[in-house]
Order: sequence, then structure tokens, then C-alpha cells
Amino acid sequence: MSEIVPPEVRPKPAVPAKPSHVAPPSSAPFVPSPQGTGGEGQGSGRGSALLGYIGIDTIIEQMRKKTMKAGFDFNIMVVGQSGLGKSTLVNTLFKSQVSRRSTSWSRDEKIPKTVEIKSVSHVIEEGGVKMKLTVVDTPGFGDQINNDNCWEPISKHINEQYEKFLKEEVNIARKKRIPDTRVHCCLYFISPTGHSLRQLDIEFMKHLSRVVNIIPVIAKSDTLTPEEKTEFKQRVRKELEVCGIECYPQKEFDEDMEDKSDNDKIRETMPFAVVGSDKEYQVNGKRVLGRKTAWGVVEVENPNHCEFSLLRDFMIRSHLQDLKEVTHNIHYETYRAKRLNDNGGLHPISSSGHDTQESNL
Ligand SMILES: Nc1nc2c(ncn2[C@@H]2O[C@H](COP(=O)(O)OP(=O)(O)OP(=O)(O)O)[C@@H](O)[C@H]2O)c(=O)[nH]1
Repeated sequence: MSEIVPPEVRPKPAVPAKPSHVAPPSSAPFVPSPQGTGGEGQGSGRGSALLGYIGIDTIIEQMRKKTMKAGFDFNIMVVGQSGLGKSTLVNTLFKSQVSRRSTSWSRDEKIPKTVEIKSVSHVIEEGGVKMKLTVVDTPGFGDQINNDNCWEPISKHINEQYEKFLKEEVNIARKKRIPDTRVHCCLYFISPTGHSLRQLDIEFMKHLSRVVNIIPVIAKSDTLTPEEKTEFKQRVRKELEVCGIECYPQKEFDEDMEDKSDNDKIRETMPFAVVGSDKEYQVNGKRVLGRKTAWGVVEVENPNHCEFSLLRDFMIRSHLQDLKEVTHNIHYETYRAKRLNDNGGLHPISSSGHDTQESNL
């Protein structure tokens, strides 16, 4: 395949791009015939398998290379009362110390009585692909005596990231690649009470589901029996429906029937009943992540024990890109449209003739 040349110096292509396994073209220029048999009759002598070959099928490879070079950003926010296993689950998820435990934050520190938001970034590499994972933690959420409006600082933080992105976007000399600090996914930890959602859970999800992708999880599900778990999950789904709360993946954004059928299965499984642990144990000769109890090891990645692996596969393997797209195309777009609309739709020009958009956003 030909070398990548910046657009300014790139000559007009005489021969379309081809995969490397294709023999080099003859010196004759490529002239597509009306029948789509390019090169035919030009004395090229190429095999019939190459006739009409344009090279569209190399687009995926081109995109893969570009994306690999640029790398991925993925930002997860974890929200829930203290002690529900947020740090443990995030550590389990990426099998590395990616949550706040890896920073100077110490377990002995007193839990702050206000919601303080902290971000920690790590670069994870797998199979040559780099991903910058940022975990946004919200210690102190719901830990106050009066938890009214405790979702507000979280909502403010999410909107601030949209605002940052918007400011970069409307800049005349904008960066080639705008740093993305927007929250792509919010894991909301539900306490494993076995009863129902608390008012705080409902309030949080009601307000935040409109601005961010929420994935609810039942924390520490090893503390529930299988029957209790099933009933609790059903009750939570019903409550969410009654309250009109749409978690991710939202029905209205299913793109086609295949998408709908895949997402329906996920919606029927939610909220994921998870168990977290970053400790390994020997089970049947294999090392597994688990929680050792007096009755045996709860295997975190065993789907018969909990839904951690379902959550991981869903969030990382099947829906990571979609989480980012919904964030950009729906949540950010809604923020952007409202913000620019509030601003009169146009950037006001100051008396000096300068665009005042910076000061007005
Ligand atoms: N039974 C059980 N215990 C868990 C689970 N996950 C974490 N724990 C334990 O719960 C305690 C609190 O876990 P953390 O991960 O620190 O909880 P957190 O939500 O990050 O808590 P804060 O840091 O206070 O916000 C630790 O002792 C963990 O070992 C789980 O799935 N099941």
C-alpha cells in the first residue's frame, strides 16, 4: 500500500489504493470502463479477479491503523455510597490498579463530607492497542445526613466536561484532536438491600440519565441468594420503568432490529449483579479472581457466580464505541444545542469587531 502523504502534498491518485497482496499495476493509467472493468483493454494484463477493483475494502484497515495510532480515550465514572465496592470493581474490571487506590489517596483518610470528584488516568495496552482509561470517582456520594440534591455536583462535573469540549470545538484555531474528558459511562452502584431502590438512587438516575449513559449495577451481589438477586433485579427494573428512567442502552437509540434484539437481552439482564475482587485464588488448578469465603471461592469471572463478566463484555467488548458515540451524538449534542441556543444561536461580535464567543460560552 502506498505511503500516507499529508493532503497538501498528495498528488491526484492515478491508481486507486490496493491491498499489498495485489501485483503492481502496469504503467498504463487506470481508466474505469462503463461496465466497471477498469484497466480492461489497456493492455494491463491483470487477472480477471482484479478487474474493477477500487479498494473500498481497505478502508477498514486504514481506519484501524489511524485509530491504533491515535489510541482510545474512555472515561468511566463510578457513583455510589461509600463501601459498596466501587474501587474494587474498577480494579477487577481492568485487572490493574486503575482506581484511586493507585494514587496518593489513602484508605485511612477520612471520607470527605462533601462530594469531591477525583479522576485517575491510566494507559492500558492490549494486543498493540492503547487505551487511556480515566476513572472518575465520586467519594462521599450519599454519605451525608441530608442527601437532597447530592447529584448536583456530579451533574455539574459532567456538564463542565461538555463545556470544555464545546469551547475547544468552537475555537477558530482548534486542536486537531480535542482532549476528551467527557464521561462516557456512569456505573451506578445500587446497595444490595434486596428491597427496593432508595429515594437517592431514583433522584440520581432521574436527573443524570438525561445527561450521561448510566449503567446500574447491584453491588456486592454475593450477599444475596440467587432468588433474592432475581427478585431484586426485577423490582429494580420495574421501579426504573415506573419512574421513567432510561438507562444505557436506551431503547430509542437502537439502530436496527439486530441492535434492538441484542440490546433487549441486555435490558432484560440489568442491573448487573456484580462481585468485585482483585485477589486471585487457585480453583481446580486454575488461578481465578475471586472472594474467598468459609464456604468456597466466589469466582468473579464465572457467569454462574455473578454477572461481572457480562458487564465487562458489554461495556468493553461490545459497546465501548457505542457508549462513546451516544455520549457525543446524543448527550453532548443536546448540551451543545442548548448552549448555543441560549447564546442566541450566533456568536456575538464585540464593539471592537472581535468574536466574543469565548467569553459568552
Ligand atoms: N462481599 C463483598 N465485598 C466486597 C465486594 N467488593 C468490595 N468488597 C469489600 O468492600 C469493602 C469496600 O470496598 P471498596 O472497593 O473500597 O468500596 P468503595 O465503594 O470504593 O468505598 P469508598 O472508597 O469508601 O467509596 C472492601 O473491604 C472490599 O473488599 C463484593 O463484591 N462483595
